[in-house]
Amino acid sequence: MTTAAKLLADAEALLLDFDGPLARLMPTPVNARAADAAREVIGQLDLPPAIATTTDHLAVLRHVLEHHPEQVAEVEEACTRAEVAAARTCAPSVHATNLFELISRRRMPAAVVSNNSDQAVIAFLERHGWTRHVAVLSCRRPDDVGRLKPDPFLVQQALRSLRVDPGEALFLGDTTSDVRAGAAAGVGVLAFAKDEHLRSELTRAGAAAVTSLGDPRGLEA
Ligand SMILES: O=C(O)COP(=O)(O)O
Repeated sequence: MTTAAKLLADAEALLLDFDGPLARLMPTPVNARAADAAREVIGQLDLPPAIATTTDHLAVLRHVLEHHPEQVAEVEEACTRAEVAAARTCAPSVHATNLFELISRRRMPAAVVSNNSDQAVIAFLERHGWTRHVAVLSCRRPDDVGRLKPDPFLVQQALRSLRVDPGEALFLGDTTSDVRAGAAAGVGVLAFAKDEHLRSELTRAGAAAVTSLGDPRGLEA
């Protein structure tokens, strides 16, 4: 398999997933609180057990989009509030500084491609002084809830805005949903895995390479 270092060396543009590769946005218990905030809006609805107990606020949002579309705008707003609050305090990933140094040194066009709100991504980048490294944000806006990854929409929108071809770009993600969105848009994915189980899932999903999410040397592996 191609290594992370070679994929990065060959890439002419980078697409960066937010939660994971750049930020530790929703550690426990922040994730549970965000999911509670999303559920609070729809309190009276009868939720299936998986959605009533999930700690993934975006799973709640997807459920509402499918089953209670009349409430999706309110739930999206609650998700955005929780994400922005998290982005104001969360730690960066162990790779963020190295990635932005690489982007700056090689003057690479870069985009953040996230299912989280663009407002949360902006809050995070501004806090760390990284805004100048990111030419394009292709992140969730209220109207995009139905086109989140694994749909290729956000990846394709980033490519169009950066004016780069899929073959010139590398997408850095940490979920099978990122790998599927990249594949559907024709972009190779360098995946970050926090454990061995995820490493094999991401490999099976078709990642061009899988490296460590928690080890800063992962970019050189
Ligand atoms: O899709 C997710 O679960 C989280 O959002 P991300 O796109 O910033 O990683």
